[in-house]
Amino acid sequence: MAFFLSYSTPIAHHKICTVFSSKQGSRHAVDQFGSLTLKAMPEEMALIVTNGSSNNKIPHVLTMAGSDSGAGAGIQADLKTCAARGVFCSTVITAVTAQNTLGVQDVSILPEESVAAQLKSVLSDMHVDVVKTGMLPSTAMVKILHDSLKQFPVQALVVDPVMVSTSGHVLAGSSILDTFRQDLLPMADIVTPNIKEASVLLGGVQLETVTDMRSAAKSLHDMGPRNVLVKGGDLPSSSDAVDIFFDGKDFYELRSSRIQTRNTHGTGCTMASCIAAELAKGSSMLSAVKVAKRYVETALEYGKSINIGNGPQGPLDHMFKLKRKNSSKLRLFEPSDLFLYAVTDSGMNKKWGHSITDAVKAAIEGGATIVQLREKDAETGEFLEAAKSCLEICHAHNIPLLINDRVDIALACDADGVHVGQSDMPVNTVRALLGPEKIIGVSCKTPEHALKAWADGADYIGSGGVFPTNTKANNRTIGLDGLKTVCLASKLPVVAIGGINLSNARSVMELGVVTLKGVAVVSALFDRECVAVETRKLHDLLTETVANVGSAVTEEV
Ligand SMILES: Nc1ncnc2c1ncn2[C@@H]1O[C@H](COP(=O)(O)OP(=O)(O)OP(=O)(O)O)[C@@H](O)[C@H]1O
Ligand SMILES: Cc1ncc(CO)c(N)n1
Ligand SMILES: [Mg+2]
Repeated sequence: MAFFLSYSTPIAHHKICTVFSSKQGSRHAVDQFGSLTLKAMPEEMALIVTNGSSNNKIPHVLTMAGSDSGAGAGIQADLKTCAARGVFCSTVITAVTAQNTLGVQDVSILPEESVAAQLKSVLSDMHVDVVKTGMLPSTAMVKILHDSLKQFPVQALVVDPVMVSTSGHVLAGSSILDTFRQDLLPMADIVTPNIKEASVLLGGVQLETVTDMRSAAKSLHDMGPRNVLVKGGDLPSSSDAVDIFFDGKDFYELRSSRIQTRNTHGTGCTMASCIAAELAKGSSMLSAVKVAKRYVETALEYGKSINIGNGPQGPLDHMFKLKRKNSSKLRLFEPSDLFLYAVTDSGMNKKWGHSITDAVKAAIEGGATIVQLREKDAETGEFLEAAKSCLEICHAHNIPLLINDRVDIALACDADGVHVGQSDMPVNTVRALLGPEKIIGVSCKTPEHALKAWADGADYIGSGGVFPTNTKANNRTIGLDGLKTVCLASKLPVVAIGGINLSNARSVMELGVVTLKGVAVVSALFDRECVAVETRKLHDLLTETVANVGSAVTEEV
């Protein structure tokens, strides 16, 4: 959230033309005389006139950086990081580099007019919260940045002083060093050099220990940035990844264990854009830095064994949230999965001395085609452990495992989906949490329920109770007629549920409506001593009935 005000009263020795204030009270003013320094404002001067936020506003980071063809660093890292952090990212490209896992093969610097035009296009039209800079290969580009920010002030400027690639290639020549020191650093709300960059900026001092990093942070702070983060990814002989954050008053040592991987190309750009993204969302500087460190660490961990390219340094993988743990094993939904739908019940398993995993194993052995864990009384921790074990069993047999109600458990164990009732979490919310590929089923008693489930993005509906049942208290029975009405109205495949057993399953499947794909059962399978035998009997009966009814239940919806 940002607040803006145009102002023209002399404050201290400067005539202020633009004032800016963020939610955290970070305030800057740009003086009218073109000094490159952004001055801190007294709190009381940060008058709030316009609230720059609106309901539909998305936090916005503008990155001004070089393109990395290998896509671990540069503009590509910034775009992916912001996307992963839920922040909009616009781009001003300063150079196009040819890079891969072997190193940098070519650098083409873009004409300054093009860079100025890009900045103007974005800043004059879009509301940018935070600007983040990476590769700035010419002094003119620093001047362009300064002038643009003077005209279009933003909440914060994050400067990643990119100078040398890890492979040793110079991305910003030594001629620019003075401009970085004198002009760029004083504009920055935070500057994020790695060890080599900190050393070069300080005229070549050796940085070998955490103590050296602290003094470097202090000396860099003296050059004008409001905060300094000296990154220790490349600190020799450190088993931890240690960064030093200095806000001008206190030092913070941010430590995480070093992840053993070759895929570290882009950690620096990613760190800086994640800081920018968190600032744009409204974080304080220290929290933004901490979140960014955790994000980089997690991305390194998830992407540590990815194999891209043949060179020594592979790219960081930013989108770990999109990664499926077992993408090759992802179980997409088929309507035929509903054929014999086994729903567990902890009370029944207890009564017969079955563990939940044994019960699930037995149901699968007997021919269950999908399993739902319905553990109304289980403690969360216990439920999660059971769900993990059942998922292993189900996946070993290529059978989907759904969780009743508990979206949190489904997310935690990466189950194939969730089944919800009419008074549980709404289907569209469940879909937003689980993503497009998970299976969502919803209990429906009426055609209206069925149509809503379809409109909300469910994959199937369960309809019942068809017959009276003890498993669910106060549950209205809809009968075979009610089931038929729902099936005829439904655009989604239907599984019948409620009091279905060996003696009445035939009458259900004989309804012969194309949308009716199978039966869901609890007691008929689990309130029995030998779950596998009972499941097999029901499976055979269903197979026989369906063969007699004809193609009706095998036709796709
Ligand atoms: N192997 C690792 N394990 C855990 N954290 C790491 C590792 N390597 C780097 N980091 C962390 O990543 C962040 C970026 O730091 P680093 O020193 O790698 O930046 P950089 O050299 O600018 O990156 P780049 O490779 O993009 O140039 C820091 O928080 C650092 O501690
Ligand atoms: C384009 C670009 N920016 C930054 C870095 C630093 O990682 C890089 N290697 N390439
Ligand atoms: Mg590095």
